[in-house]
Amino acid sequence: MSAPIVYTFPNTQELSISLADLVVKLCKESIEIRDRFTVGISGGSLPKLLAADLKNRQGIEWEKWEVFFCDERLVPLDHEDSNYSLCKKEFFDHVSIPEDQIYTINPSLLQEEDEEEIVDDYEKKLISVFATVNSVKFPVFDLLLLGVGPDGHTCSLFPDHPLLDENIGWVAYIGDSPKPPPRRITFTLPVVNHAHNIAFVATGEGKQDVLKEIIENSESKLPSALVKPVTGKLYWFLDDAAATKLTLSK
Ligand SMILES: O=C1O[C@H](COP(=O)(O)O)[C@@H](O)[C@H](O)[C@H]1O
Repeated sequence: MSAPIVYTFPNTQELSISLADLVVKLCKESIEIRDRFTVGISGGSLPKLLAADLKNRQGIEWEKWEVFFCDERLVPLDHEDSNYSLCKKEFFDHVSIPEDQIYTINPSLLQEEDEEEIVDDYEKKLISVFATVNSVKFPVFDLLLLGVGPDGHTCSLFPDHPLLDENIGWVAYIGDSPKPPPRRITFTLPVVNHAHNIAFVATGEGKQDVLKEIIENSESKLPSALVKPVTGKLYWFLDDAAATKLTLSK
């Protein structure tokens, strides 16, 4: 893995502008090479920071985007805890990505309470997009946009959880998420680590300590520290409040 590229910004506005610059650049490059842009988006604070500037950019070929969710909570798509619902409000409602290229969990399966079916269904959606161009061991996203919880979790991969050892499946169910709601699905670590580009976005002083551990302790076993792209690039977008304790920022 090449060394992570860490960017820090005095405020979230400047962070969002620079993040949009990166997304636009990767989007153009991916479309030139593969005629599409495959993106995985997280929930939490990320959608707002992502969309703040990006949604106003001109000339983006939104019709070439294929969007998945790095993790999703098993709640209806219009529920306030749904990552899709949040992304729709902050981002999708303001741009013109075709609806059928935004891949959500299948809400009709929520009633069955059959988590394996929900996982299978989401994996099939990934296969439908990735199996045609990649060797299908793992999907290779052009860009994954990840958040970091104050406990070091990313996607719905939590510290010390057995799901961190999953090395075959693409999508996994977690029924005991320590952060509510407890029932979720998540990309597995190998899916994350096979991406061409991964951008972590973290802001606010509540993340200072965990970021120091993740970025500066190479032995850390926190989920976000286990994100080490096999051949891709890893970016960190931090505001000064989150980056204060990093040696890098001094
Ligand atoms: O539960 C979740 O939390 C993480 C981190 O959220 P943040 O609000 O601290 O940025 C998020 O990346 C993930 O998608 C979400 O389901």
